[in-house]
Amino acid sequence: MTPLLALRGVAKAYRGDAAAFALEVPEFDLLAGEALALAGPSGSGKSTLLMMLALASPPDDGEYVFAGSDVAGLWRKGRRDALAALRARKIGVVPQTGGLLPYLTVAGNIALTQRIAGCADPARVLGLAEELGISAQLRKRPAALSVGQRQRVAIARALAHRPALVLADEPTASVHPELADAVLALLKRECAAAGAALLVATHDPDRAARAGYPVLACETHAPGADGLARSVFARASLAKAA
Ligand SMILES: Nc1ncnc2c1ncn2[C@@H]1O[C@H](COP(=O)(O)OP(=O)(O)OP(=O)(O)O)[C@@H](O)[C@H]1O
Repeated sequence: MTPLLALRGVAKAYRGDAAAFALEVPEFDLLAGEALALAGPSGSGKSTLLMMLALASPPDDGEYVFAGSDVAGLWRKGRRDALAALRARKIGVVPQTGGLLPYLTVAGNIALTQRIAGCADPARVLGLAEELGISAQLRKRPAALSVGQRQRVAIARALAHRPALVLADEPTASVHPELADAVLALLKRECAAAGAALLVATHDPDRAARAGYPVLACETHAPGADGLARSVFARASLAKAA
């Protein structure tokens, strides 16, 4: 089966005044509809990897194929228009703190990804709101919602345009610990129902495992002679795993 996304020999480094850091992804595949938690301590490069997968930042090196598109090639050719279109159609993002637009209603926030992707579908907005238990909130503004409700709106927004991939960076960071397990389980259930692959970055692998996620822990290496701290995210290719 062709993976939804496949990275080979991907590298990205930050070398500035601050502590230098390098992310390495020798190989990493994710199938359509698959869910996975990416675990690592603070500063281990989880957000850096998710930003690359969200097509928001380029790899320095290596190959990245997503949904049949040569993402690394598009970056090399400076095709930001094509990257933006791919992202709008195929990717949903659940940020740490919801990231809702305060001047839009809940319904408007959920429909935002559909507007950007050019695929308005009001029935899907209503359906997702019902699934996620926020139907009664649709006309309200985000400020009038609890943090847990806002996170459910963010999940609905990430799924409204039927993306192939949902990326969530510490989606439980701002919710009460009692709610965190529920948010992770809900995210997994909704992505499975929508047939979307899901990657969740977390510093809490036990919580992710409790919510039923397979967990990929990164390897971290202290700075070597070159002064670079390194993190490695590796997941055997499907061909080898089979
Ligand atoms: N734009 C940047 N410029 C320079 N260094 C950066 C930049 N973004 C991240 N870093 C550094 O890269 C490393 C990895 O950061 P990243 O945010 O990817 O880690 P993380 O695992 O997501 O951390 P956290 O769990 O705290 O969010 C850190 O050392 C960070 O300081």
